[in-house]
Amino acid sequence: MLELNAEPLTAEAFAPFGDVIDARTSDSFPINSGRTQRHHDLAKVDTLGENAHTLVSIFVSQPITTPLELTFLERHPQGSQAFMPLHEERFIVVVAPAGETIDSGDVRAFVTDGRQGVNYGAGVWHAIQSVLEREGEFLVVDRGGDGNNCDEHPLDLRITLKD
Ligand SMILES: NC(=O)N[C@@H](O)C(=O)O
Ligand code: NI
Repeated sequence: MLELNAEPLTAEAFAPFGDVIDARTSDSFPINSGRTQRHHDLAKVDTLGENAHTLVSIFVSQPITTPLELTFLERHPQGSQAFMPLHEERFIVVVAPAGETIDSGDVRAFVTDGRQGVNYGAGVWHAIQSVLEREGEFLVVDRGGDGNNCDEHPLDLRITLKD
């Protein structure tokens, strides 16, 4: 069993795995006669393979408790996957670099602060949606199309949250 303590999510620490989506730290410019700030192009959306297209969905997730015990990580080889909380929900993020196998020394665990979303790069191993404290609603942008887009890799993990 691999035990990890979830660390606060930062764009720098998450960079090898994808993008952190956060209006507080992103560049923006005024539009709509200055009434709106556009926080522009915050995540790299990839949709690969036959008949690939972008899906916009809403996930309503039941909360998990910590320590969070996992038995696998998953990946989407044909596309990225972004999760943005709609009501400042905090969630646990567990990732490992893209590749055919997972080296347990490369696994990282993070906790978001409610204002952050994540975009997993295509092929990046990650835990399934794991919202904390209450039922969560997330806008999800990922890939639709032909062929398999979800692989699982067995891995026994225990994720703790030291506040
Ligand atoms: N299966 C699905 O759509 N969701 C997972 O990919 C996940 O990362 O939660
Ligand atoms: Ni996923």
